[in-house]
Amino acid sequence: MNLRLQGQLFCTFSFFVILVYLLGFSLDKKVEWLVLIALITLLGIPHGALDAILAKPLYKINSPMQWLIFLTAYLALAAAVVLIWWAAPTFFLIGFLIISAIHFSTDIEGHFSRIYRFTYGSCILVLPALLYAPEMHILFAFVAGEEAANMVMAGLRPIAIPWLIASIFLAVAHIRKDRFSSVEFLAVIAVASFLPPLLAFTIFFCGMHGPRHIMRAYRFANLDSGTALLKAMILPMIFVLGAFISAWVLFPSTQLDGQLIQILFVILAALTVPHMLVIDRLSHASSSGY
Ligand SMILES: CC1=C(/C=C/C(C)=C/C=C/C(C)=C/C=O)C(C)(C)CCC1
Ligand SMILES: [Fe+2]
Repeated sequence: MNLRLQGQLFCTFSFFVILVYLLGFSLDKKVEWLVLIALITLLGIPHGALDAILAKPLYKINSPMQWLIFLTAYLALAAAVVLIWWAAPTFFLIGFLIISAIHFSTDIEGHFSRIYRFTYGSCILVLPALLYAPEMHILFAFVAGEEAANMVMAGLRPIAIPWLIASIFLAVAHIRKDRFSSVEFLAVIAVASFLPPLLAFTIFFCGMHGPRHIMRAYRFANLDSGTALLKAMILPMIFVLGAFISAWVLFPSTQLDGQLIQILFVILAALTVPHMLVIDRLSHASSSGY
């Protein structure tokens, strides 16, 4: 499969889900959230599990000692993010959204300006504030507390409409240059505008960001089979699942969905910082295909 086909599948699936949703099909909110949390954990997070095989050629890791240094640095960065979440949740949430938008902007194939990429990468984080501000507020409050949620929503609400207009404008303006990217951009805009925040994020993360990253990593690391890919991913995945379950057992809460959403996104944010550094280095390595 190539990236273009994956993009087309993503667009088709997105429009299908939007249609089903607009026709009135919906689950109980709590059930919906639990299903989406499971999907993000099982289908989305694993793309980060490839960081180890990407890092090997990038940082020229050859000995066990070098692996130990890489792993320690990776986990120390992740731990630092958890500390920031604990000490300064508002700063954490704003920082998480900004670096995520930058990270997602690498999904687009081809040469586009930074503004185009950043607008694309931020759509999924900004546009749900158009129709789903109250739900977004609840989710942010689960992750980083009421005060952080208030601040972030106060920032997102007024920019949502201009953001939508700018996004549509940029997508349409580039249609001649690359119609595949433009249609993908429009699909992300539609998903982010019409669907509730967590559903929109899940479709984007599991249908666009994760698969695209896995396919590029597969190419870059010269893996020759699906088995080699799974082998490379299994250990880090067990580790993340272990961290998730430990956090869940160690910090009991009466509100299952809120607690799971908090653990999921704090772990995601923590892993995103070292993950981004690996991907950023990769995108600067010539001929990496990123
Ligand atoms: C917290 C939260 C959101 C933001 C999620 C982010 C910012 C995820 C970033 C993930 C990354 C960067 C993964 C890397 O591969 C939403 C979906 C807007 C609304 C619901 C609550
Ligand atoms: Fe990623």
